[in-house]
Order: sequence, then C-alpha cells, then structure tokens
Amino acid sequence: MTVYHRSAMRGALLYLVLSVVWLQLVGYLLSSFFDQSADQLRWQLINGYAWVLVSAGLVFLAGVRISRLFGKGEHRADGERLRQAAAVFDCTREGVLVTDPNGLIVHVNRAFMTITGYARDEVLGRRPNLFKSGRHGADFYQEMFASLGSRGEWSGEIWNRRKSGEIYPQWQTIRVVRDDNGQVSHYVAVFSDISAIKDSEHELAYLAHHDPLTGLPNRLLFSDRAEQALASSQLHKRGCALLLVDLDHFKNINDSLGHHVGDQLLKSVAERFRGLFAPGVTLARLGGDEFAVLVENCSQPAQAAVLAQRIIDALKEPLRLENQLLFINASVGISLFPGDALSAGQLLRNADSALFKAKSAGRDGYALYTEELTAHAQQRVEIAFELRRALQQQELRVHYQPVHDLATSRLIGVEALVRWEHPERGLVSPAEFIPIAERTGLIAQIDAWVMEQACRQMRQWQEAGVALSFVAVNVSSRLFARRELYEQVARVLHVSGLDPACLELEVTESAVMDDPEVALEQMHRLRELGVRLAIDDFGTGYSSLLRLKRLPVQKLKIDQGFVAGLPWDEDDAAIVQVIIALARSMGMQVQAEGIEQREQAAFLLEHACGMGQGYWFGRPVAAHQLDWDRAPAIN
Ligand SMILES: Nc1nc2c(ncn2[C@@H]2O[C@@H]3COP(=O)(O)O[C@H]4[C@@H](O)[C@H](n5cnc6c(=O)[nH]c(N)nc65)O[C@@H]4COP(=O)(O)O[C@H]3[C@H]2O)c(=O)[nH]1
Repeated sequence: MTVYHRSAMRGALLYLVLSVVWLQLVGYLLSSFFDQSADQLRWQLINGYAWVLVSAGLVFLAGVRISRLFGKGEHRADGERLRQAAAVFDCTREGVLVTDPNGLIVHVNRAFMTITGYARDEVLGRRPNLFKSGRHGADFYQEMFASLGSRGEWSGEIWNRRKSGEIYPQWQTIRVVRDDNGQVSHYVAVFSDISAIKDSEHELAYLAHHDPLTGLPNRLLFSDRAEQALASSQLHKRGCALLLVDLDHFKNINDSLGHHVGDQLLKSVAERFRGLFAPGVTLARLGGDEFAVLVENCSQPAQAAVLAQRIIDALKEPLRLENQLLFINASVGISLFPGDALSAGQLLRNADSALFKAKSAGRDGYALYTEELTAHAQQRVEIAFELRRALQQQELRVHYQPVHDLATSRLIGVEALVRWEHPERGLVSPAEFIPIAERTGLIAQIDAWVMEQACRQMRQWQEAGVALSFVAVNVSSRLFARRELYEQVARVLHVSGLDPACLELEVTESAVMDDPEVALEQMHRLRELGVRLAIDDFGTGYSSLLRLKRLPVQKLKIDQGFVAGLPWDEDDAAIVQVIIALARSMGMQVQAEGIEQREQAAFLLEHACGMGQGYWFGRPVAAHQLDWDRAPAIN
C-alpha cells in the first residue's frame, strides 16, 4: 500500500468515526431534549442537513489541499526538467539557436558561440540572417520555410558565415515549437559544424581522382573529363585531340638509379609538361611513365602534331635531379575526335595504337592514329592465335646467315634465325611475329625450339667435317630474365652433345640493361656451362660502361643501323670506331651486322672489326643452302 493510499484510508476512518460519534451524540441529545417524536424527527432532519453541509465543507477543503499538494510537486518536477534541459542545452556539442515567432534570437548555447565565434550578447535580439554566407539563392530559403510550414521541420546542409568571415558548412535541423493553442511559440535550430567531414570528403575525392606523386589527374578523372569534352565537342561541332605520351627507356632509369630517382624524374617531367599547356588542356598521369593530354578545340592532325612535337622538345633539355643530369625522351601517340573515334575509350585505345607505332618507329617521335593501326592490332591478335598452331604443326623453320672473318673473308660461324612457313602467307618475317611472340610469352617456346634445332644442326655439320667455330642463337629478353634458361641450355647441350664453346647466345643490349643485376647473375651461370655470350644490337641501348665491363661477355655486335651509314656518314663512322675500340679495350670480339656493301666491309676491316655478317656476304638460308666456300674479297 502506497503512502497516498494510507493517508486516504486514515482520512476515511476519521470521517467514519466523527460521523458515528456525531450521530450518536446528536441522537442522544435530541432524545433527552424533546419528548415529542415529531420535534425530534424535525431536528434530526436539520442535523442531517447540517452534517451534509459540514461534509461538503470538508470535501472542499480536502480537494483544495490535494490540488495544492499536486500543484507543488508538478512545479518542482518542471523546474527539475528545465534545469536538466538547460544543462544538456549548454553541454551539447551541437550549436543551438532559439528564435521567437518573429525570428528574433532569444537563446543560444555555448557550442553556438564556439562554432560561430559570436558572443551571446552580440546575437540576442538579432535575426539568423546575420550568418548568411551568400552561397544559397532565394529558392533555398523558400524551400526551407515551406518545409517548416508544412512539416514543422527542416534539415539539411547549409553554408553559413562565422564572425571571422569564414564560410563553413553546417548540418542543421530546425523545428517549429507550438504552444497549447497551436500557435508558433519558437523556432529551435540545432546544427553541427561539418567542415572536417567536408574536408575529408574533399581529400578522399582528390585522392580518388589524382595521382599522388605528380598531383595530376589520374586515369579515372581523365576518362571522365574526356567523356565530358567529347559531349561538349559534339554539341558545338568541334574537334578534340588525345595525345598519349610514354617516356622512352624509363625502366632503365628506375632500375639503374633507383625508384626514388625514378619518382623525382616523373615529378620533374610532369612539371615540364604542366608549363607547356594553357589551363583548358587536361594533362594526366595514367600510370607508370604514361601521361595523357586532352586538347579541346583541336580537330586538325597538324595542330595535334605541333603539340606532340612541343612535348617531345620539352624533354630535349636534360633534367637536373639530385645533382645529376638525366636525359629522357618521349614517344607520343595521337588520336582525334571525331575523325578517329567517337568515344573516350576508343580515342584512348587508338592513341595507344599510335603510341605503339611511334615506339616501333624508333621512339623519340610521334605517330598519328590511322585505321590501319586497328587493322594491325586485329592482325596481331590473329597472328598470336596462329602462332600457337604453327608451333604444334611444325611450321617454323630455322635459317642460317653466314658470319665471316673480315681478315680472311672466310665463313667462320652462322646465326640461326627463325622463319615461319605459313601455309597461306608463305614465309613470314620474324620482325612480324617475334614482337607478338614476346608479348604473348610464346617466345620462350620458340627460342627453346630454335636452340635445339641449331645445336643439332651444328653437330651434323661438325660430323660432316665442316670447319665452323660457332652457331649463334637469339635469346629474347623474356626468356633471358627467366631462371629456367640455364636448365634449358644445359639440357639442349646434353641432348645434342654439342661442345658448349660452339654455342653463342645473343642477348640484346636492352634485355641486359632491363635488369642488369639479374642479367649479370644469369650470364655468370651460363658462362659456367661454357657457352659464349654476345650482346646484340649494341649501341642502341643505354649501357653503362661500368656495367658492361662487369659482364662476362665475349662479343659485341654492332647494330646494323650504324653500319648502314658507313663509310660516308661521319656520326656512324665515329660511333662504329668507338664501339670497336671499346670492345677491344675490354678484350671482347666485335662483329658488325647488316653489311650490304663492299665499302662497309672494307671500312670495318680497316678499323679492326673482327667479324661481319650481312647480305653482301650472304642472306639467311636453309641449312643445306649454305655456301661454305664463299669468301668474297674485301679489298
Ligand atoms: N637490312 C639488312 N638486314 C640484314 C642484313 N643481314 C642480316 N639482316 C637481318 O638482320 C637481322 C639480324 O638479326 P637480329 O639483329 O638478331 O634481329 C632479329 C632477331 O632480333 C629476331 N629473331 C630472329 N630469329 C629469332 C629467334 O629465333 N629468336 C629470337 N628471340 N629472336 C629472333 O628477329 C630479328 C629480325 O630477324 P630477321 O628478319 O631474320 O633479320 C635478321 C637478318 O635477316 C643486311 O645486310 N641488311
């Protein structure tokens, strides 16, 4: 039983006792005063009314007492609630602002002052438009008031101004407070400062769309901009050009000087490129050493070509990094909208095909996309497919090109060169399928097969009494980088029974310089087998002389590009002489490729080049077609 029940029970008992005592007493008094029962009855009636009156008075007094008591409790609870609300109001991290129905500020909390920078006195009695940033138009506020009118509430993002003048974003909820009669009594706005969230949002968006190293737009943003540019160009009937830029031999710099220098180089290149273009041009780094440039309002190939040349020329000046000068070139592929492609994706693919063409044409230049390039790309896919079949169907052949001793003019060795006897297309040049085989990884299989054939053939010649010093085979950079090359060579030598000293492995200069440390290890292992090593196409790469000196190589092959200009081109002549001197100083043999004229052979002989090969001595032919006795007189 509660306290209230007990006191009510006490009141009721008191009333019962008083009533019984009163009735007994009045009954006794009336019977002793009056003899006449009629008089007694009348007075009893009067007494009844009097008691009812007294009871009504008591009930009234009790009611007043109870309501006073309850009233006091409610008042106390209200006060408590208000104190709690004020504490919450003041401690909350959200800013709170209360206005009267006329929009005049009547209350703000502590967080409000911290966020806005205003003191309480500076804002009381003023209107919230004091904080307007000017970022929102009239529609925004109209919508806000419409929502307050219809739903009694509005929430959303709003930009306001602090006392310092700084504009910042808030997340704000405004609520209408109504009195008992349904009239608006106050507006309460609760808001939080979301600048930090906005900043991280911006940072995330920035990171998602930019390359962190150079700060340039990345592939995602570039594609997006390209889409927009194409849409706008289509609308305004204008043209667009996409230039894809790739740094030549960047990997060499990265590998030889380290990633840190590589990164610095990319940053410097990005800086140079930035300085070339007007703000309307989008420059991006798509990844690695690949950059892209999107030029709006450029529909003529000649215009785009001028820009491409400007990019190439921008790198002619060496870059200074950490007290060293670095030289780097670039190749550029160009594709135009709407002439070459109608979508951003296609434009990019076409520029990539054009870039491939620029690279194949010797780098440090640009190429424009043509439809033939798509045809070529298609052809490359077909060749890759057919090449697999060719290997299974044994359509590959090995031809041998004679190598002559320049001093005696005698045939002393041969180079094994693969040929593809296509059932429909006839003899396919390796220049056509070797790059595809390299891209698809089929080259390892091809090289292994050629090596096996060449070793067997050499054994047969030796058994037939042919005096031949060596057979040379090409090892692609793909295979050269693999550990299994060693096992493969050992197995072939074992199976064929060929003396390892008769096998010469030709590795291109770029394959060696791709990863000089791996190359060095691989070469030492191969040398342990007893085979000879030659560097092919020497002069076209970026060999460091220090590295070259450490390589266990027996021969340098002068690239045919330098031989072609002999003896009249002074630059070629000078380069050839330097290579010969270099090889001799390091105790290596020198062999020139691509000798097509007697004068070239004479120049090489005069400058102490030991060996030579070329059409003038003999073209690559099938094994049985070799002319062992041919020794054309050089002088
Ligand atoms: N203009 C001209 N060219 C001459 C002359 N003398 C020789 N050549 C050509 O020059 C190329 C020399 O081979 P390479 O530099 O190793 O260049 C080779 C080599 O890098 C690659 N290759 C050929 N066979 C193989 C192979 O079995 N494996 C690998 N990995 N690559 C191979 O394909 C390239 C091209 O081979 P080929 O078309 O056979 O072309 C051969 C040869 O036919 C000349 O006097 N004038």
